[in-house]
Amino acid sequence: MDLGAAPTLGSTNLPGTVYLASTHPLPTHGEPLLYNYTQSQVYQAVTMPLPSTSPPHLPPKEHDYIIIGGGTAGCVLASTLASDRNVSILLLEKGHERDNLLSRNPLFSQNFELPGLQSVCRLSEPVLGTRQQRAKIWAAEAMGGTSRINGSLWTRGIPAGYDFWAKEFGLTEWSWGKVEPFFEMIEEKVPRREPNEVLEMVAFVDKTAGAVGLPLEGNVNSPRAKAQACFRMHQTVDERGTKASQNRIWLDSETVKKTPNLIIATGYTATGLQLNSTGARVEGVWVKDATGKHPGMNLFKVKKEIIVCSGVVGTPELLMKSGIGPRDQLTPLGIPVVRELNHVGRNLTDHTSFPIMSEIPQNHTIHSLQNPFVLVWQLLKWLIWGKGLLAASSTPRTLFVQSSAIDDTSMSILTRNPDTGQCTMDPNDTANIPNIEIMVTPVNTFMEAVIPNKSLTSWYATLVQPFSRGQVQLSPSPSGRSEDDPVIKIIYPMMTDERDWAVMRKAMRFGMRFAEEFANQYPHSAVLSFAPGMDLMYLDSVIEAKRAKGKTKKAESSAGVPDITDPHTQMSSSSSQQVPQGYRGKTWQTVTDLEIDEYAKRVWASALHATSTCRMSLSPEGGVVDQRLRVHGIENLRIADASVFPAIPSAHTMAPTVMVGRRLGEMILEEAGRSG
Ligand SMILES: Cc1cc2nc3c(=O)[nH]c(=O)nc-3n(C[C@H](O)[C@H](O)[C@H](O)COP(=O)(O)OP(=O)(O)OC[C@H]3O[C@@H](n4cnc5c(N)ncnc54)[C@H](O)[C@@H]3O)c2cc1C
Repeated sequence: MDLGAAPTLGSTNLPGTVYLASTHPLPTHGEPLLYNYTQSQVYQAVTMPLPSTSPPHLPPKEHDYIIIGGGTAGCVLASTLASDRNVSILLLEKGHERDNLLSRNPLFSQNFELPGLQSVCRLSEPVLGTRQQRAKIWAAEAMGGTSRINGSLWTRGIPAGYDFWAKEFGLTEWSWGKVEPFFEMIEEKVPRREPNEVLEMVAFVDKTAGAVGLPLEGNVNSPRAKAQACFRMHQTVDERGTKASQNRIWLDSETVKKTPNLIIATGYTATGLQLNSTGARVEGVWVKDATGKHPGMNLFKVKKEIIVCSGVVGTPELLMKSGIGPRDQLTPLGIPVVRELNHVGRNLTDHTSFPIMSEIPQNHTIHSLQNPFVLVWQLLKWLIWGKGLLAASSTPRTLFVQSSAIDDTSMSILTRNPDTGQCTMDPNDTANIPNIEIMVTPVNTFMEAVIPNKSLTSWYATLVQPFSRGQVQLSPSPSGRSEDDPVIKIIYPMMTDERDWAVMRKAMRFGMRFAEEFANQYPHSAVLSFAPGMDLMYLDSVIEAKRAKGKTKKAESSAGVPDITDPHTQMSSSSSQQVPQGYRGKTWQTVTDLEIDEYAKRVWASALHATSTCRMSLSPEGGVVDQRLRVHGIENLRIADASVFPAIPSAHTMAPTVMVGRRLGEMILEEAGRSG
């Protein structure tokens, strides 16, 4: 999310780390959270010494369990397994802890392009049907993984979403009734703060929602909340205003020091799994120093199980490099096929977003931080009291909507489905699973351009049940040398299915209608400035300006980009295509499908919720892992991360991923208890 001139704060980065950890009793209800709320942010920053050592100092010991990836799911899984003091666990993580003021701040940490956040961006292959754009797939390679840089939004998704997994795929172990207790369990520990409502515009969003037929739901995670509503978002921010990334929740330094059966090794990359001769059992994992400073690889052997938690790209990558995957990809790369599993890397699904933006007064948006006085004041508020604009994520509200319940003629919500007569609000009915989300984010969300001198609020229209599917593939190194490692190729699932275009058009019209209604409710100016129907020459010029800036590193002059809300640049007719024009004043009623499509092709972006590249299925013909998250055909190899979802949830993906990690931890403990 682009906040314009985001400041660089001090950092307390620490070198590569191996933590010797101690017993981590799982919390019981009502236990105090980990943080000491009397400490200021600055005090916390200088009092977080972590025991550390760098590769290659990890002793070559055999462990009961090895977890590969200390990310969102890996942290909770390690914490759960370590509660059994009789087992030894090695957690291998490519990145580091490197906690600093930026990573602890809820707002700055989600500005993932800032340095010091250990974020990585992978580019997809050019996306067909667009103008050869590539999707940017961001993640963090760090303890806590992508929860370190995410928007801190905590959403379980409605019960019907999980019942859909059970009904559609036969995965009855993952129905709502089966997963709800695990959400309850983890939420005893995960701090969830109410959203920041300091910005005046938020109250008018609630009014606008009412005007288009959406109730306001105070608890986005209540199983009784309506399926379609305007939701107050829960954020994983603690009472001190500190971002509660998953490593801080489950594996904070104090707890880790007291857990001797858990070894956390950071700065280590897993490069391949060692399987036995039949390919039915995994014996260990090959690791190397992530920086390459210490060449060579070590094999870490496992007694019981290996659990891969390397994320939606890292997990299929590791499997395929170990010979587990589609034969037609592995054989040409010279990788011997140990276990043929065609679905490794397939079914890549993501929420794709299309920003619509209105211009509102700067002090009602996060752009107010561009004023240095406001920034300093807000920084002090956060540092001292843990409050203010910097103490929350950027999205205070979101609208979840099912497109079939949007009335075409009024663009408002129907409480009865016009075809079936069924209630559209019941959260237990799979027909009501939302397929559209409009995130209300009071800042510019168009990553491809900084819009000069504009303070914008976004209606971030997002497809949350897309039909399009992509793939994570292994392909030969671009060097062409056969001795070089193969590389990952991402085929992004951008609108390859016609049904997604129809839903997207409806989402855009609904977003425009919402923006128009907001302008009616709001006592200040709220001009729709960035939306379908706008002059594409203008749009192209701002995109080009950002690209040129990236190339030359020279500041772009705002003179090169016209003021889109200046009435002189407003175009009343399409007569002039020579001079870039501003927004053309189209409404949801007058905008054409073609205009929506052309706009969408330029502004689309990944909402960064990719899933399902090693999806769960009853048989190896349909996926990669079974209901107990065991890789089909390999008795002691499991996966726990966002890659195992059988289908993408209509929710932000962190909470479901944590649920998967916790649930697998409990399953393994339960199985060990039964057998031991
Ligand atoms: C910018 C951004 C904002 C987001 N905002 C939200 C939000 O507000 N709410 C929400 O619910 N979701 C959000 N998401 C999505 C959510 O954060 C992810 O779906 C979730 O964190 C994924 O968790 P994971 O465990 O699958 O992977 P990760 O958390 O990415 O963990 C994978 C870990 O494995 C490690 N690893 C990978 N390969 C190897 C290897 N070979 N050896 C050793 N280690 C390895 C990585 O370093 C990483 O630490 C956001 C995502 C992004 C990128």
